[in-house]
Amino acid sequence: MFLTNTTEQLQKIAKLFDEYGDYVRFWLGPELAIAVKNPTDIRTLLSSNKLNQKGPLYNLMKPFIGPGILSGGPTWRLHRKIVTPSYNKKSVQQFSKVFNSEAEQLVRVLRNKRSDTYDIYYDVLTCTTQCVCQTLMGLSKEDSMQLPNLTEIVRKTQSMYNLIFKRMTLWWLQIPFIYWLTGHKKQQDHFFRLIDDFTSIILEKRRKALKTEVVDEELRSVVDRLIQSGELNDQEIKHEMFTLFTTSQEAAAKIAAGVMMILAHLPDWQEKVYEEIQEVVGSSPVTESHIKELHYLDMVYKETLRYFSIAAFIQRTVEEEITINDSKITLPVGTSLIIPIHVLHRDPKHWEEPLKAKPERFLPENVKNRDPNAFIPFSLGPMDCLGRVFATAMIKTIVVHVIRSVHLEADGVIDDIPLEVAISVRSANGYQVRSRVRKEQNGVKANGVVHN
Ligand code: HEM
Repeated sequence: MFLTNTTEQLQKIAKLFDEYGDYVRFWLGPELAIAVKNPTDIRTLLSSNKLNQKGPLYNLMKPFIGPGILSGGPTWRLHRKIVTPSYNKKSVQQFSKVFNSEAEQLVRVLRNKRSDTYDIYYDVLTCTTQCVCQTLMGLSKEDSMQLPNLTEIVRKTQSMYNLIFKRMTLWWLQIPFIYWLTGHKKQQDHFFRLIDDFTSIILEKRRKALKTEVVDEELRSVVDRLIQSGELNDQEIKHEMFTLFTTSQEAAAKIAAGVMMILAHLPDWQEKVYEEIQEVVGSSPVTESHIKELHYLDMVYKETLRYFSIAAFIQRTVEEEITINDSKITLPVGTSLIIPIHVLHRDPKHWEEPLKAKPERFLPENVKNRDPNAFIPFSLGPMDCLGRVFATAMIKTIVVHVIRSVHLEADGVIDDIPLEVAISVRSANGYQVRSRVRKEQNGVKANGVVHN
């Protein structure tokens, strides 16, 4: 099933569900796997404490990020507990200053673009990377600008994900000799060195700083929390540091760029979002209370999360027998459970014209008529996304700054955009837009729209 290119994989998985319904059983190598697409059962399964173990596919990430917060294992619960305070509402509010200032920097870059179409992803990625370095990693702006390897790590993350995903889906690459023979091992070792240099420098900087600095509780970075907990050795800290770095800047950049691409394709929605920003935020820095009032932006954000489901599918191992589907299906201990978030988010049972981007799906009257468990972009339960509040505040702050300063355009219609899956999902052809600086003078904006 998985032996195909990264774009076709999502279509193949979706086809399986078309043929077999909400429950699909199959063999994944030597393991019996069951994939479940029924929203009520998904909630039951992901909220259960009988499945607090990631599935075997995550083992292939462990050489890069060790056992821990993302890949699971015995240290998952403790490590997650240590870093969690950095992701709560209070801490994220404190980080807002950095989000605003880095978003302004992004706007300066976009204002200098020529009129040609370009992929906005890399500019957004630079912005989210700086935000993460100056918050979760605990670095100053100066230090994060000077980090050696930062650009290389950030640029090469996608190739690293491709490498891990290839190994997850091509069984012969799991044989060490073939992995070595094909040159993939050499590539992996190169990534290891990059990650190790990068994380060692941050660890050293923070360890030194903590000898003299007193940091406010809410501003403490995840790196500081990991060091000061005294529970992890250096290798474990470096693994978790890279996990938290790579899960955050990259996923958030894909979604922020996705929001901008959808707005570029839907001028009416861009106008609504722009008007709302003018009314609620004006030219001030973006705060949490502004974000709560930006309802149109929230609808576009949610539609982007549905359209580009970052985690196409997630996997768990059943630790204690559990029954679903009105007790008609029993999942025995050791079963590998797959939740196909991408397929769920495009199931015509819940989403009309699922291949189209339509933010109106999230109007209150439409949400009311839909099963709430049919939309789970951040997963659910004890192993859900730790960065939900952080990601939402950072992405919306960035989008507000961009949309109030530049008008975005794109060619064609958003209808079945090809996607690529390699750990996380992205638009296969990038996030292509054109931008024009907005100038509001006497009710006439630079985009030519006249307001009375
Ligand atoms: C909008 C962007 C994002 C989306 C859609 C997203 C989605 C998800 C999903 C679906 C999972 C579950 C993965 C699994 O079970 O295998 C997850 C896990 C995780 N996410 Fe996010 N994420 C986003 C951004 C972030 C950010 C910005 C951070 C950090 C600031 C973050 C940190 C994490 C961590 C640490 C986990 C592992 C949690 C655990 O297993 O205990 N994510 N994310």
